[in-house]
Amino acid sequence: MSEDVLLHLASNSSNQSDQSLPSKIAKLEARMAGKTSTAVVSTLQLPAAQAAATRSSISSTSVAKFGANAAGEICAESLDSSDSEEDDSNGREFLIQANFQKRRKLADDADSAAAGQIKVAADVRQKVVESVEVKSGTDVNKRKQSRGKGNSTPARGRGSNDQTRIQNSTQSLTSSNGLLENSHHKESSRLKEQLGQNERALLEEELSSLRAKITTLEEDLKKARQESSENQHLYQQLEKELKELKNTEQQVKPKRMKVISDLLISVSKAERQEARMKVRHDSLRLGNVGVIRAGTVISETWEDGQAIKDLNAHLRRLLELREAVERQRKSLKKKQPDKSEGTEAESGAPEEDIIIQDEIYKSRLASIKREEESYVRERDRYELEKGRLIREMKRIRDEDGSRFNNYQILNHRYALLNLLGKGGFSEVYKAFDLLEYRYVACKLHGLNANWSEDKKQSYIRHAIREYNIHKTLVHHHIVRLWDIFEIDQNTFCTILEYCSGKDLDAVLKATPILPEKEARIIIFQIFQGLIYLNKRNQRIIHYDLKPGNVLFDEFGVAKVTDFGLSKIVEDDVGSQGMELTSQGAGTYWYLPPECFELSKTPLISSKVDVWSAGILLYQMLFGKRPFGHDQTQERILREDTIIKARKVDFPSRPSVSNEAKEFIRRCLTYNQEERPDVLTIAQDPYLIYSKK
Ligand SMILES: Nc1ncnc2c1ncn2[C@@H]1O[C@H](COP(=O)(O)OP(=O)(O)OP(=O)(O)O)[C@@H](O)[C@H]1O
Repeated sequence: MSEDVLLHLASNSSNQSDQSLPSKIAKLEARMAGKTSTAVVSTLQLPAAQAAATRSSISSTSVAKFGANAAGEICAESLDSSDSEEDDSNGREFLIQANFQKRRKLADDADSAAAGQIKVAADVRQKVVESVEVKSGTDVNKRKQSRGKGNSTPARGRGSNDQTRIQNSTQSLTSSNGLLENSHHKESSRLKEQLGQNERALLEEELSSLRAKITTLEEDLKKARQESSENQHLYQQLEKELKELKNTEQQVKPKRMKVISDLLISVSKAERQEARMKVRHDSLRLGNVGVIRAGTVISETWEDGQAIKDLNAHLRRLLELREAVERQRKSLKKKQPDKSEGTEAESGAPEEDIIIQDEIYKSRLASIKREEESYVRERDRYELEKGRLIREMKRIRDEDGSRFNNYQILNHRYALLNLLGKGGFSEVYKAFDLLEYRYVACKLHGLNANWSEDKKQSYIRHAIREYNIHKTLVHHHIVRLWDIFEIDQNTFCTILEYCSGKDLDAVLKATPILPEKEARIIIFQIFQGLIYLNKRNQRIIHYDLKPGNVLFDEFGVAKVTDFGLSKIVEDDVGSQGMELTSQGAGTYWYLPPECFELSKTPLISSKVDVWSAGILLYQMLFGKRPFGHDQTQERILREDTIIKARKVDFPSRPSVSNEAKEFIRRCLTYNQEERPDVLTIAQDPYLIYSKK
C-alpha cells in the first residue's frame, strides 16, 4: 500500500499547474513520512536479506514510472528526508528539491547517453575496419582485428546500456517536465551533430588508412606473384636435374654393379686361392687322397700326412717303451726273495733295493702314460682337422666341377662367388645381391638331364611347394627365403638369407660334445622357430630337423632351414595328426618310430619335430645320437633300430643336469599319443629362461 501511495505521489509531483496540490501533497507526504518511517524502521528491523528484498521491490516499481536510476534515487531521498520533514512548508521545499535533483540526474544521464552514442559510433567504425580486414585476409589485418575485438566488446556492451538509459531518461523527461524535454532535444541534436562530424572524421581517417593498407597489400601480392613464378622456375629446373640424375643413375648403375662385382670377384678369387693353398699345406701335415690301382680298378684311398705319421710313430715308440718297462718290472718281481725260503744274501738282491727299483719302474710307467694321453689328445685333434680337411677338399672339388664356378651374375643381380657346399640335388653358392647390397645364399637346384620328364616335373613341383611354404616364413630363427627364378630348363635357383657361421653339423664335427649351456641355448632357439611354425594359421611340420639344417649367422643366432620335406598341417586334422603321404624321406637317426610304421599309413603331427629336437639335444650333450649312432641309414631300416627305440639311456659322462635328461625323455616318448607336441613342450622349464 505504501508503494502505491508513493507512486501516486511521484506522478503527481510533476504536475506544476495545480496550485492547491503542493500543500495537499505536502500534507500527504508528511503523513506518508510518518508511515514510511514506520515502514523504514520495520524494514531496518527485518533481517538483512528481507530488507534488501523490500528495497528492491520498491525500486523496481519506481523504475516502471521514472526509469531505474532516477526512481531509485528519488525513493532513497524521500525515505531519507521523511524523518526531518514534519510541516507543510518543508514538504513543498522537498518537492522542489526533489524535482531539481531529478532534472540534474536526467541531465547527467543525457551526457552519459551522448557518451554512449559516441561509443556506438566507435563500434560501427570498428565493424567497418573489421569487415575490410577480414576481406583482405592478411596476417597484419588479423592482428588488427584481434586488437579491435578486444577494444570493442566492452564498449558495445556499455553502449547498449547507455542507449537503454537514454530511452528511459527521455521517457521520464517527457512525462515529468516539458521544459527539460525541450532543452534535452536541443542538447541531443547538438550532440548528434557533433557526433556525426566526429564519426565522419573518424571514418575518413579510417578510409585513408585502409587505402594505404590496400596499397601495401597490392605490393605484397605483386611480390608473392613474383616469388611464385621464381619458385615455379626453380621447380622445373629441379625436375629437369632429377630426370638427368635418374638417367645418369641408369647409365652408372651397370658400371657400379660391374665395379662392385669385380671387387667381390677379386676377393673371392683370392679366397679360392688361399683355400687351395691351405688345403695343400694341411694335407702335407694331415694327409691326402691317393689313388690305388688294383688291376684295372682304380680307387681312392686316404694317406695320412707327416704330422699324423710322426704322431703315430711317437705313440708306437711309447707303447714299446711301456712294454719294455713292464717286462723289467715283471723280472724284478721274480728276483724278489721268498721270505719262507731263505735270506737276503741267498737271493742276491737286498729287499730294499728291489722295492726302490720297483718304485722307479712304476714312476716311469706313469710318465709314459701321461705322454701317451697327451699324444692321444693331439691325435684326436688331428682327426678333427683331418675331417675338416676332407670336407674342404670335397668342397673344392665340387667347386671345381661346378658349372657355376665362373662368377656368373644370375637374374641380373646375384653375383655368384664361392661354393658353400653341395647337397643331394643342389649346390649352394655364397652370392652378393647387387640391388639390395647384401650377401645371400644361392641354392641352385639341378635336375639330372638323364631323368625322365615325369621325374623332372615331380622334382620341380616339390621345389615349388618348398618355396611356397618357405617364402611365407618370417622369423628370427628361420632362414629367410627371398627369391626364386629359373636359370634354364634343368636348373632353377632359390635365394636364401646368408648364414655366415657354420651349420650345426660342422660344429659337432669340430666339437662333438658341447657344454650344456651352449646346447640348451641352441635347442631353445630351434624351439622358438618350431613354436612359430605351430602358431601360424597354416601350421607346418618341418620333418627334416637334423644338425645340417640348423645354420648359424655371424652372431651365433641359430636358424632352421631346408623346408624341402615340410608338411602343411590341414585344418581338419585330428589331434593325432595327418597322414604321412610321402614316406621314406628324411634322415633316419632323427625320425620318430611312427615314421617307420609300414603296416598302415602313419599319422604325423608336430610331435615328429619334438622327437627330432630331442635327438639333437642328446647329440649335442653326449657327442652321439641315442639310437643307431654307428649304423648306416640302410642298416637302421633293415634292423628296425628306431622301431625298437623304446627307452633312452644316458651315459654317465659327461655329466648332464637332470632337467636336461628329463626334457630329452619327454621329447623321446616312444608312444606318439603320449609325446607332447611343440606348443606343449614349449612350456617345459628347460625351455624357459628367467632371471634367478
Ligand atoms: N642359407 C645358407 N647360408 C649359408 N650356408 C648355407 C645356406 N644354406 C645352405 N648352406 C650350406 O650349403 C651347403 C649345402 O646345403 P644344402 O642344403 O644344399 O645341402 P644339405 O642340407 O647338406 O643336403 P640336402 O639338402 O641334400 O639334405 C651346406 O654346407 C650348408 O651349410
